[in-house]
Amino acid sequence: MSQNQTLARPGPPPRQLSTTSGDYDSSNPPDVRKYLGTYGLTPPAVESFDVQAQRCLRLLAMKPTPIEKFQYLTHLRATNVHLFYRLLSENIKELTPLIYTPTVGEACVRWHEIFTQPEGMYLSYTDRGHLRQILDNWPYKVEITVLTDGSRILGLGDLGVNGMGIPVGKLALYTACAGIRPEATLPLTLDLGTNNKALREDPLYMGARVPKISAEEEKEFLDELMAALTDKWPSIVIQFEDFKNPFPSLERYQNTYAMFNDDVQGTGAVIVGGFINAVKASGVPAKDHRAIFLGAGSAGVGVAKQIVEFFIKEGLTEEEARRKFWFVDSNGLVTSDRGDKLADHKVYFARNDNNGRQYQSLLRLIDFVRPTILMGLSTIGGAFNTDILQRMAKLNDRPIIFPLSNPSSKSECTFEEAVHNTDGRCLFASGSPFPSLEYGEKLLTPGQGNNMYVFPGIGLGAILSEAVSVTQDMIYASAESLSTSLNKQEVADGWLYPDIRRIREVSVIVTRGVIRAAQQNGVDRAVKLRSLNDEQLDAYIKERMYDPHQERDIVGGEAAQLLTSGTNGYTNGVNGITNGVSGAHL
Ligand SMILES: NC(=O)c1ccc[n+]([C@@H]2O[C@H](COP(=O)([O-])OP(=O)(O)OC[C@H]3O[C@@H](n4cnc5c(N)ncnc54)[C@H](O)[C@@H]3O)[C@@H](O)[C@H]2O)c1
Ligand SMILES: O=C(O)C[C@H](O)C(=O)O
Ligand SMILES: [Mg+2]
Repeated sequence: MSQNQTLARPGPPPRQLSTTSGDYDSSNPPDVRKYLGTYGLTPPAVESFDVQAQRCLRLLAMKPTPIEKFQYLTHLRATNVHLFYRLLSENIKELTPLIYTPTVGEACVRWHEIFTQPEGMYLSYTDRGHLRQILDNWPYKVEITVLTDGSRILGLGDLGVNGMGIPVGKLALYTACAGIRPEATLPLTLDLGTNNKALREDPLYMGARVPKISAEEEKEFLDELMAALTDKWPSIVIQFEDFKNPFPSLERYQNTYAMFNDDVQGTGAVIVGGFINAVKASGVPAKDHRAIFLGAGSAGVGVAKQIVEFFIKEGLTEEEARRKFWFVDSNGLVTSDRGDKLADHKVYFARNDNNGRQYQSLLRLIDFVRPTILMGLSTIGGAFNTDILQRMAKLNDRPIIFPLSNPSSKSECTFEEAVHNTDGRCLFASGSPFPSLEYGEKLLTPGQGNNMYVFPGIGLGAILSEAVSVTQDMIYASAESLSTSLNKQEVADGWLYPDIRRIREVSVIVTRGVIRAAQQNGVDRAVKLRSLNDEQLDAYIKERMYDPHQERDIVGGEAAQLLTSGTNGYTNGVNGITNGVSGAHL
């Protein structure tokens, strides 16, 4: 097939931010509608955003299942992007579980059935050699992309191109939490085959019906892709997400591109952020902690490596810090004499003090180690059963229990189980949300150690500092900044993480920490930011954040001029109004 045939574009480019004048027109007064030639195309009422938001919430309430709510919100984002983000930012606690974990998990499993419109880009293995040209089909200037090969979607396994829900969901959070403009985000899914046989055989599946390509083939493909992305958008920040084996690409690209892997690094940072507060609340000094990790994959090892860094900052040697971890994977305790070949990333934490005993039972290992900390990153829902939780409560005044597997069905225990089996004494954070719980006289609120506390700030910090790479210090700074972001009330209530409703404020603090670390490491190109003090830097960050409340609900640059010069009461700036592809707003 010739190059032209490969790249032939049958219709208009995919539009992540498809908007129609009709949706925006709802709040335009009649004179503007007449000017735009849209008069008569929408109902006569001129509606404020608030009225439109009320209707959206009612519509949402009418949808009986989470997946139908997810579909409605997808439709809203595609047809009225500012209204969607206004709704999301005003209802972040309630809506995040619908656009992200846990609902996004179900959406990815069923993506081939529920798909109605493209959002983001797909690049296939058969496109290699042409990746740079294909990127030209994307109509917007991109500042950040989230890319996945779909090979490990949450704890749900290999979902191939169905994994697109994850980049779309994470980038929506980049916009809602850190104010990265929606049109500057690119959800990207790599169609590199899938080992999910049922999907390959499903007539509705939309990716290549071949097994996953080899690691070597993937490496070559990613080499081409990284070069193509940075050639097209030289300051782009690239977030890798939900790869089955994320370590090779992280090692290969982290010093040469502005990239990070959220499952390894973002997870590590967010857990350390809450962990710092849990250690304080536990009353046990850092040097006396011992941690069992159920699950020794990318997330588990990513978390432990960053806790090692924290322990070192608390005065331990690296060797002392490393020895505080006992990992369990599907073959039992990770030891150097287990008899199987350990994956490279596990070797650092392999135990050699097990006296030849290969613990298969978590309970027995708990008796042996007497841990203060139990982390779950195993994808095994319910693995922290009653016996295990009660044993942790017997060993500790304030056991630290973090069941982090996603979505909720894979969580190693629920908040309720953890509270009831530890007499309400546990210090708890999960990956997916759980409701608050009345226990005795108290209302207990679970921590949600979700990456959304850090990745938006890591991304925005890298964008604003124009970082040439995302250093480990920048990642660690996001954790430390997060741990300082709780207000007095949250600290008094014993929370490990700040209220998610304050996420935009938290993201400013995280972004500032990330920018400062970039400056200290000398990887920042935006050197003018170095002279700003913290207050000035915060003001700069806030000013650069997209705020859907400030967006004009009109279409087209000419109309913007009319409105700013006219007397119709529209006096805001014209932030973000340009004539995009096909006259689309944004
Ligand atoms: N902050 C968060 O909420 C967050 C962030 C990242 C990942 N996660 C979740 O963590 C989980 C793991 O992610 P990952 O990237 O490490 O996946 P992974 O596939 O790399 O690792 C899973 C690990 O669990 C182990 N495991 C499987 N079955 C087991 C069993 N029966 N007993 C003990 N161990 C077992 C595997 O051997 C492997 O070491 C996923 O559910 C993911 O959604 C949560
Ligand atoms: O963002 C999260 O917290 C989810 C995480 O990336 C995951 O893979 O489970
Ligand atoms: Mg992930």
